[in-house]
Amino acid sequence: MAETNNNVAVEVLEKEDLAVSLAKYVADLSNKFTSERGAFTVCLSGGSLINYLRKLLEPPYVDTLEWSKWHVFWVDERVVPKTHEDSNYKLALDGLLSKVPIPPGNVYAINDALSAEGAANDYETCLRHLVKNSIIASSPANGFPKFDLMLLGMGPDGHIASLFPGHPLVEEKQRWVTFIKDSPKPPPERITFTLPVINTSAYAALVVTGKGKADAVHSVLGKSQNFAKLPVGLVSPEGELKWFLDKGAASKLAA
Ligand SMILES: O=C1O[C@H](COP(=O)(O)O)[C@@H](O)[C@H](O)[C@H]1O
Repeated sequence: MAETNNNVAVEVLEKEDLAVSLAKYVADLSNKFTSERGAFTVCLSGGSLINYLRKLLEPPYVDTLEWSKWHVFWVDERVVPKTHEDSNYKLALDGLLSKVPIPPGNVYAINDALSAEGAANDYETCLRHLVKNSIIASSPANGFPKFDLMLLGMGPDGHIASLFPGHPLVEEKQRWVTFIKDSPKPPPERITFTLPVINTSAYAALVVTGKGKADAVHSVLGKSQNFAKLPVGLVSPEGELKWFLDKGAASKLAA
């Protein structure tokens, strides 16, 4: 099932087909941005997303994408060593990045020697430098970095990145990168992009699977009045938003 409305597209697929469709979507955007601007800035989340990117490691994509022009960032990261099982960097390195020829200098991990606050400040400084050098585009409308693609997951509570329902960080309007020391989902210390950065992106994809997420999906796409309470309901990129759902996550939406 596929629907498109006001720059929001929703695709509901079996899990295997979802991985196929997601790989084509990412590959098409990689081709578009590498030919248009000579770089592709893509932001990864942690969690289940990485496994759904696995088809990028297969032909034709693995051999044809311009991996050397990719610049990889994290929408959010746990403040743990890069070798720790909870690290979103390690998850992506093991599942994707170590298997494709992206130059190591184009992979922007957090500085894991710093505190949460220090790591957030350091990451924001890095982004500002890359905007200045035009590696990352910038929005003429608000001056925020305009990433080519944000790849987002969603927790069963409707959190995206490390922006949790009811947490004051959801309201942050000035910072590009901020930190949390009391995340309701472990580990407690994380850094995260703010909503204005997420919403300035050219393209954003929400990759959401499993029945446990059906209520949160319904509260946003089922057009109930509760969506504004969930961070995921506030995702509204300058460009296009596409939801990739499996049948479990879509199970409470009308057929
Ligand atoms: O803690 C996190 O959770 C979300 C959702 O993860 P999932 O495993 O339920 O898909 C993830 O998007 C975020 O990056 C991560 O830090």
